[in-house]
Amino acid sequence: MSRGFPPVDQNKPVARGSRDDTSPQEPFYLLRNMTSKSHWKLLALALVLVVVMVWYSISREDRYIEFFYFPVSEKKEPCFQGEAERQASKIFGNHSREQPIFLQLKDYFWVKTPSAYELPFGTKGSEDLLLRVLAITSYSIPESIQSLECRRCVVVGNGHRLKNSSLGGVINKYDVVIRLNNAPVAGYEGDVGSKTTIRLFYPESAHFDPKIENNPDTLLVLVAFKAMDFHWIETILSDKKRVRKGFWKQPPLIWDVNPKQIRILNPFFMEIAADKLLSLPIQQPRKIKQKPTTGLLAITLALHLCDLVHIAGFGYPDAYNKKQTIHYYEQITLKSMAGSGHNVSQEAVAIKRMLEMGAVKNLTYF
Ligand SMILES: CC(=O)N[C@H]1[C@H]([C@H](O)[C@H](O)CO)O[C@](OP(=O)(O)OC[C@H]2O[C@@H](n3ccc(N)nc3=O)[C@H](O)[C@@H]2O)(C(=O)O)C[C@@H]1O
Ligand SMILES: CC(=O)N[C@@H]1[C@@H](O)[C@H](O[C@@H]2O[C@H](CO)[C@H](O)[C@H](O)[C@H]2O)[C@@H](CO)O[C@H]1O
Repeated sequence: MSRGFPPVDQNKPVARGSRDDTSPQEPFYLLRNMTSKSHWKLLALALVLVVVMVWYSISREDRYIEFFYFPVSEKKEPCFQGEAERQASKIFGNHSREQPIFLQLKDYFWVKTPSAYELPFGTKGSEDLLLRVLAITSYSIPESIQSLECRRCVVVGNGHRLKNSSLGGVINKYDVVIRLNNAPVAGYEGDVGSKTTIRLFYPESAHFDPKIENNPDTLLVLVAFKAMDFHWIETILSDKKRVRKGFWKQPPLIWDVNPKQIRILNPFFMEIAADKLLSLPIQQPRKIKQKPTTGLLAITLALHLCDLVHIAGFGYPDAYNKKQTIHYYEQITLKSMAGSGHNVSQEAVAIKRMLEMGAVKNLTYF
């Protein structure tokens, strides 16, 4: 018997096609032997691949590979005028486009339009304060946006998914870049870009040095949650006596901005984000506890201002990932959001829905 071949019972009946239907002398035996070896190799390779994928997805905050992501091309995406409007009408109804994006003095001066709700979903009870603020700020959409044939917008969330994304160049190519709160640009240009067309903020989230993190013509859009927020902007812009009480975090007392850059967001957008995206009750007990995040609000706004809406840096770690940092620029966890009145899992459902229907596209993963 030649070495290396297993013994074979010559008398044993062998069925055609069964495992034993070749003798060691046959070339097929060798082939199968090789095949089973390469089979194991393949299996080992697949195992290594799975381990690497799991490690990679965990290291990027998630427990599974995310799908709602589209590969970023260097070319500008084709833009179709009215496309976002068509999508928005499916989510928010047909009439939301008739609402002005920013509050206008004429609505509070000549024709006093009473709002049905108090802040943050309406302006009931804050009219006088607002009148003073609107008298010193502006409400127009800048000519640079107005004149665009098609408005390509990107909403940049503050999420950790932007870290090491190298998306800066891609983000800068959009006509309108919308940023949120005190999210920094300086030092993070490679990942988040340097252009800021619009920044949504409230007093507690205002960057202390707005000139560093914005462009000279950035629109600074105040999202008011309480009457004190109007009062704060008035004292800043008119250099009146500052009030320190009434904020959950000390806002800037000196804030070097041009009043022409300031806009006041129409609370209607907060209302429809709460109602149509999160199904939150609009009439909540006196102090509203539940509210959309500023990012979800910005997506809602973009769907009304733009023709094409892309998003980046959205998505929180799941609740088990207690140690995962949530921002691209600082080390804080989901714990910091306890008491904020946000339901991040409900928001994820709303964003997934918008991604699935093609109303928005994602530059990072979700
Ligand atoms: C402690 C606290 O109140 N944190 C809130 C902070 C904080 O006030 C500001 O950063 C200013 O310091 O602001 C919020 O949010 P924040 O400023 O963290 O993030 C802006 C928006 O980005 C989206 N985001 C962020 C992180 C992440 N991992 N995934 C995301 O999708 C969200 O849509 C988010 O709105 C806010 O205004 O919504 C919501 C946070 O709850
Ligand atoms: C009644 C009151 O001031 N509540 C504060 C919340 O508004 C605030 O949430 C924060 O309120 C902001 C508006 O001021 C934004 O909605 C932000 O997303 C949200 O996190 C939390 C922050 O930890 O502190 C409470 O005391």
